[in-house]
Amino acid sequence: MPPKSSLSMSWMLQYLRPVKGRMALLLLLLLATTALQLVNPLIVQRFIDRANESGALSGLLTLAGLYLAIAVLIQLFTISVVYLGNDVSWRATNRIRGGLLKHALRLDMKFHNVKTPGEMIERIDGDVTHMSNFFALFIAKIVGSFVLLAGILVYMFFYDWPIAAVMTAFTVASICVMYAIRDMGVNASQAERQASAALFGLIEERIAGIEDVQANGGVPRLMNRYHRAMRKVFLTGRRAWMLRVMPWNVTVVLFTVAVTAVLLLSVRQYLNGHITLGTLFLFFQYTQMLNEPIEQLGDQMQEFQKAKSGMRRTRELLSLRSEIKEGQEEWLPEGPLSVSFEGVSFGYNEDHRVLHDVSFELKPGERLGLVGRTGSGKSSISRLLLRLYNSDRGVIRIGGTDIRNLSLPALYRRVGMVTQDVQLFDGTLRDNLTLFNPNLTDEEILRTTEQLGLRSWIDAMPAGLDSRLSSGGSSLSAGEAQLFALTRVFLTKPSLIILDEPSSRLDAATEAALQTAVDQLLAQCTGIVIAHRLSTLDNVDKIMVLRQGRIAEFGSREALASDPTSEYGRLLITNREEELA
Ligand SMILES: Nc1ncnc2c1ncn2[C@@H]1O[C@H](COP(=O)(O)OP(=O)(O)OP(=O)(O)O)[C@@H](O)[C@H]1O
Repeated sequence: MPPKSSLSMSWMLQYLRPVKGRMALLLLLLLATTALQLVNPLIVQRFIDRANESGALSGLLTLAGLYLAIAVLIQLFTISVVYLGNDVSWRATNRIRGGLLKHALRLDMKFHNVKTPGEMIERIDGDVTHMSNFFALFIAKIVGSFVLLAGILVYMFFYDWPIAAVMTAFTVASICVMYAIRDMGVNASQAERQASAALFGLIEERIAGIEDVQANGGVPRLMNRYHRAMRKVFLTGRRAWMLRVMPWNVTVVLFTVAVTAVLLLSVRQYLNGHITLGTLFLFFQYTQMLNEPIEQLGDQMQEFQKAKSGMRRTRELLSLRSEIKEGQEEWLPEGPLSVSFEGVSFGYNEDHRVLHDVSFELKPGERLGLVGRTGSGKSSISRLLLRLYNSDRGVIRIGGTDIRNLSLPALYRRVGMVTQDVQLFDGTLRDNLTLFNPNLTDEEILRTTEQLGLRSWIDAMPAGLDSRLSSGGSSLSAGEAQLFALTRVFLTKPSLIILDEPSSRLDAATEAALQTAVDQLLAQCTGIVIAHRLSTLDNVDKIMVLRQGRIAEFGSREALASDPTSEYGRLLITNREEELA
């Protein structure tokens, strides 16, 4: 948790600084509205007194007209305040949302592995939305309320100090109570946000796995978990709300006492002939008006508690640092890149190592086939190469440079990967193939797909490159998605490519087409192919067999294939590919 002082207004002000012009205008409008609010009861006071003295009708009509004009002006100003307040809040909170998303996208996989996307949405959007009212009007309303309170009290002291003293006592007591219990609901609100994030995480996770949930008859169990999470949101929400409204409840009680006292005093003054009927109305009206800024302060206090819980969670997220420290090196040699692992060990958590002292070398342009049983650590090697995780020990070099010294954009410009799970985004086929890169022309895309022998697949799509794909990949079969991913990575012209089970979901005929594409891709760069089917590895130069995170065998494919005592050779001869499955 960030230190308490860092939750101060200065953190909030950094987001308001870019909109300070609008904030100033907002404040000005609020002050003008406040001043006008003070004027109208004075007009009514004159109106009542003149009517009481049987004054001229024209004078009364002028006062009524003035009252009406001011009332309309107050409404117009109020609309402008609401508009401007929301505008300021939208701009400031969007800045926070953008900052949070950018930060979250840079956090390492160890962080993301334990957070569901639903939970992240709640943190990036939900928590910030909680702050938006606070951002919109907090400063403006607090200032406006204090000005209105001061205006009423100062005016009253000129008129009648005993009544003014009662009003002041009520105001000071209300503000003190609110200040004393201002943080009462913060922790409870934070618990509410947490429960809500967990609920969203649950919904997202289940919807993402809808096929499995339905196929396994898991809907009732899911609903059961959903209701439990929902109940937690309700209980934490109710508690947070009750604690947040406490300051408001206290002021309501104080207000009732104050109104009674002011009315009693005013009526006595009127009956003694010290004040007119209009002034009696004015006192009553100002007492009523006192309640408004105090209620405003109470409301803002509630917003403050909600916002503070959101701020804490937001600051907490922003204070997390990615384990992946970026290097400065931008340069890598032209053409295919060499790869070397020197004594690399790695575990996703401290007590379970999944790679032990892995060392091997690939020259530029060499192709490595990586085989091993499920869970032997093949994908972990590719994740380390792409710096999705840091190795615990050892050095990984690409093109002779330690990847920890490379900037991440420099690494991703030259290294491509096709995984078993292909991510599609909501957009056209073109957007998805180029990953929204407008510099790639249609000719280039079509030439590439032609070259890969995948053009017929694109032509078969209803609107060619303009065909719309939906995110989640439901608009493509698993095999199509793999062909698609291969084209996507081909377009980036990588110098090192990692193919993680590129043909695991293809039928034999499509696999043959894909093999040609893979061979073409590998002819241009260094490649690492992770495969369960040995036939996928017919054209690689080297083979590495992994067993429980250690290299069991590494050597030239031809040499290993012709050696019946080698593990790879034995697998080929007995054709026991299922051993790898
Ligand atoms: N995100 C993760 N968090 C914790 N452990 C993980 C994570 N991903 C993988 N593991 C564990 O690391 C080990 C190696 O996994 P890895 O994915 O590298 O294996 P693999 O050889 O690629 O398997 P497969 O052939 O099934 O793809 C396994 O024991 C696995 O349970």
